[in-house]
Amino acid sequence: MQMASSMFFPPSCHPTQVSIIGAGKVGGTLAQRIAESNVAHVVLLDVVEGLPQGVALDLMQAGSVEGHDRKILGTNDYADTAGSDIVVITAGRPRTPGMNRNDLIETNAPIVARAVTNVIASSPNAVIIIVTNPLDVMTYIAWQVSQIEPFRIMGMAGVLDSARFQAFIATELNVSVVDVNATVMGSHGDLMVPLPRYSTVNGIPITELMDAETINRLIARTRNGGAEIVGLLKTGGAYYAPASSVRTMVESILLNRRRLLPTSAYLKGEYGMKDIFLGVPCWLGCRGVEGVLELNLTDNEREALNSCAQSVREGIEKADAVLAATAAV
Ligand SMILES: NC(=O)c1ccc[n+]([C@@H]2O[C@H](COP(=O)([O-])OP(=O)(O)OC[C@H]3O[C@@H](n4cnc5c(N)ncnc54)[C@H](O)[C@@H]3O)[C@@H](O)[C@H]2O)c1
Ligand SMILES: O=C(O)C[C@H](O)C(=O)O
Repeated sequence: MQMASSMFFPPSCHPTQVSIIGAGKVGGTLAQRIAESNVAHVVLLDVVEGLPQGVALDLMQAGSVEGHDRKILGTNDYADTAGSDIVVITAGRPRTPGMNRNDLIETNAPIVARAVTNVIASSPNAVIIIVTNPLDVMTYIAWQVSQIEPFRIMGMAGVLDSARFQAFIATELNVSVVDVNATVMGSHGDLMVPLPRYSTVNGIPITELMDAETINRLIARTRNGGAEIVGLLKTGGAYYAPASSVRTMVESILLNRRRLLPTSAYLKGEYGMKDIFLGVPCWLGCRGVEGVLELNLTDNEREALNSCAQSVREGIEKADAVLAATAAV
């Protein structure tokens, strides 16, 4: 039998591959989400011997039941990640009750710096998505170390924070979450900026559907969304919604969907800021961050965004000092 060929889709054997560094809760769940979406082969890497191999084998065996045919490789060797289209960094420690995300800088900055150096050496053209906390600081460090074009590197947080805001709005109004759209900008921390004016139920702003006191309660819960789960789980943080959020970004890039998603992106003057990664609405396509949408903000919203930037800059200073001290040893 002869296979028909198409002018539009010439034969290609490039196997789309996503590598995930860190095979813990977020990394393992993300591997499952990507494989089960059937969008890419997955390489899962961790420093712990046996962990990525065990998770990968388990996920491979689920393939026939779930009806996907993606390959999943578990490894401790960066050579196996070579040629990745996207690399997601989840390596590093999660916080435990009583910690804030910036308390992770000392531990996670060297881990992220090393991981990104290794990743770029084997996949020089990859788009990189950072997940490790504190998110906006780690994304900046990853960019500094990698020296790649800033549009190829980004952090995941806004999709997750917006998903939380959406879930709380839907629950409060007793409506389907499918009809709810919400926007959260800024840093992934207590200062994040949920935007009720740009949050809707099927196009109707939530300011028409709830009083200010209710909206403020939902905003406070969104800002505390990660800590609420850390407080319940005790040994780490959320991973199902974070993995779903990264998968959404991965799909938009791999399939060149150009979805408008809140993303920690490098700013070159947008929102009056330069040389910083901060959560803003971005179009994600095959090149990575293909554009930043500049929303009209009120004075209060702009001030809140500036406070986020100030806190991220302080984190970057601390991380730089940690890395300088590590290099000096
Ligand atoms: N951006 C977000 O919205 C978001 C959401 C959830 C979690 N996080 C962050 O993601 C990170 C991972 O969270 P988790 O729950 O998966 O933690 P986890 O402890 O379950 O997994 C982390 C994994 O990283 C591995 N690791 C450590 N050092 C490594 C290195 N040098 N190279 C490769 N792997 C290494 C560990 O062995 C472990 O398996 C944490 O920093 C957490 O705070 C961020
Ligand atoms: O809260 C955390 O530490 C993990 C993550 O950033 C989250 O928001 O779930």
